[in-house]
Amino acid sequence: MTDALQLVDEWGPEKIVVVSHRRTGMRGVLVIDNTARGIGKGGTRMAPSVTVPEVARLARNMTWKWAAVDLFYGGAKAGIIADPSAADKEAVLRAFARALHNEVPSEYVFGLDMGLTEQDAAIIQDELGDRGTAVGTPAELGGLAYDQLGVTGFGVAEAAEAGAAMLDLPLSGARVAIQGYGAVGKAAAQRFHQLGATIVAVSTAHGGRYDPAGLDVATLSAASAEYGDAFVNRIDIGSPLAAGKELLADCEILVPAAVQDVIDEDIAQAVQPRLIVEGANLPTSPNAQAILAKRGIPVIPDFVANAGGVIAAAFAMDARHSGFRPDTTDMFRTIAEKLRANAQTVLTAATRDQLTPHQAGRRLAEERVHAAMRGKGRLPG
Ligand SMILES: NC(=O)C1=CN([C@@H]2O[C@H](COP(=O)(O)OP(=O)(O)OC[C@H]3O[C@@H](n4cnc5c(N)ncnc54)[C@H](OP(=O)(O)O)[C@@H]3O)[C@@H](O)[C@H]2O)C=CC1
Ligand SMILES: O=C(O)CCC(=O)C(=O)O
Repeated sequence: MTDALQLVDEWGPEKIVVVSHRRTGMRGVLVIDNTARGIGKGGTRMAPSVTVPEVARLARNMTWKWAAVDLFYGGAKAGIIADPSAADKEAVLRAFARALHNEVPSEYVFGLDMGLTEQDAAIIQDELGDRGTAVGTPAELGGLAYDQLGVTGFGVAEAAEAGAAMLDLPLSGARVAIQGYGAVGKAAAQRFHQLGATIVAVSTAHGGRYDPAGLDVATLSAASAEYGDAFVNRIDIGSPLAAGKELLADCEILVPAAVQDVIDEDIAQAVQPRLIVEGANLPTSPNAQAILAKRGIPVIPDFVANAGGVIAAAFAMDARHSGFRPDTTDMFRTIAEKLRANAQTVLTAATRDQLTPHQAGRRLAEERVHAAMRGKGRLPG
């Protein structure tokens, strides 16, 4: 078992709060990584496998994400050990929110990650109050329903198009394989399709579907709405794909959009795309990143490609304070502009300075966080 103190390095975490509640069985953790650029902001994950080190890694990734996209919040993430499909989800969520009432909203604001939906954000807000305690709430509450709007997947496809252009790879006709068909994967598939790409493989934890000639995105999305993530075993388009095989599908663009640590050294040696775009957080290990760089396969890092969620969260935070409905047109335009520019900046710096794209993006983010730490007197001037 990891000693929480061993997680602390020069950047953070600044605070780790472990909470539990006997009657509901709730167990969870909030990790506030680095607040030099602003209060802790990041989504809340619910899964039976959540661990403190996992949430700490995700919180650190949020520090880089906010800095890379140049918005003034700090890295944080929360995690609850629970099955999101269990009947007592609401009671567990309410207990988790209550247990963090000291930290929310002055140090942390709840948001969406795997296992949480807009309805859950509404429940948290009901438990803790309306004044900026959670983002990702439904539109009827004046919120910005960013998973339903598909902001993160939209941004992933926008970043992909900008990165692909640098490889002289037009998105029109490019074959795309996507792991994960939740909020991020589904919206990415829809945006890639709008941009002219062909979706050849999709998957959930239940398995996948593959068709070299292209899967019909409208059929996939309708089936996922009807059957949930087991839809991959209920539709008869394409052929079935064993779990994990979607990463090895013949394609030009590979999008891991599910869980962390799926692209290890073996997968990095075996995959054949021309570009990888990280929709998930932390899908590629550092050794795998190095192998891919050596093989000439650029990777648009998670903290660059999937920053649509944080841009939406920033719009939602503004709206909570002003009382106005968030401007979704402006939000989508901002996501496209920022993520396209950032993808190209990071890939250009990586090529120029012979770094992996993660190293190049980290350098940019670290410089900004360091400057803020110096500005606040946390580091010698
Ligand atoms: N939501 C957001 O705004 C943001 C999310 N992210 C990241 O994107 C990723 C996905 O999040 P999100 O879409 O919100 O989560 P969801 O819970 O909406 O969906 C997760 C999807 O991944 C699938 N999945 C889980 N494990 C595997 C696996 N081993 N192989 C294939 N598919 C799998 C799930 O299938 P099943 O249901 O069958 O388990 C489901 O389809 C996470 O890494 C998250 O941190 C990043 C930025 C913002
Ligand atoms: O900050 C949020 O509320 C959503 C974004 C997020 O959690 C992420 O980018 O991983």
